Amino acid sequence: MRAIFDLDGTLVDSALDIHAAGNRTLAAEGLPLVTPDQARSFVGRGAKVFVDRLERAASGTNDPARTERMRARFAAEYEIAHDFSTVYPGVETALATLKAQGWQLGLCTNKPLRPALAVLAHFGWSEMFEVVIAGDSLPVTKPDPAPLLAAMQALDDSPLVYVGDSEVDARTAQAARVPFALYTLGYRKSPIDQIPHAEAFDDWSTLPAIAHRLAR
Ligand SMILES: O=C(O)COP(=O)(O)O
Ligand SMILES: [Mg+2]
Repeated sequence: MRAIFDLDGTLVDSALDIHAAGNRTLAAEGLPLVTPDQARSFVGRGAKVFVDRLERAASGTNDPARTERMRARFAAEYEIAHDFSTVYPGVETALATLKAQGWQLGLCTNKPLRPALAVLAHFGWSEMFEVVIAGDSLPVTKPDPAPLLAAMQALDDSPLVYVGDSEVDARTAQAARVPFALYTLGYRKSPIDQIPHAEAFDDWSTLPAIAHRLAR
């Protein structure tokens, strides 16, 4: 059995670190800072889109030379930003339970690979996932199904479920024809009933049973 997970807003609440890295990037350009809620609403389509949205919110526009500088700056800040990130309650037990039951675990995130691996190392999870497909692993990102399909193909062929927190994850799973479990306490922007999902959950202790029900 295969369970593939999104990272930000699903396993780890990283919005405050993304916010801090974003504001350090804005400050370096002398731009006004954004609130944590604004920063959280920019997460989901990867670092490039995050910086585009950040710059537009702070300055009203994207200036190509400045955007390039901000992307480079944000990438450096992002990789070392762990101080405020927390694992959602029950995640570690749920992952350990699935692993003990013989599930293969994978990660499919729009976060770029370097910060994604840095977060995994920070939480002692470097060996947790048999495959990590990140936002810059392929030329396309979620909601294109290719990253999820690549994660699936790196694992043995067996029943599968994808677990994520966002509209982007739901569309990715639909496009890849994979059953989707929606974690409702992450960074979604729409009401739960407007996000296509096979099951929704707000308590990670329920995830192993959900994964068993959904995997196909
Ligand atoms: O970094 C992002 O924009 C989103 O990351 P996620 O795909 O792990 O939610
Ligand atoms: Mg997410």
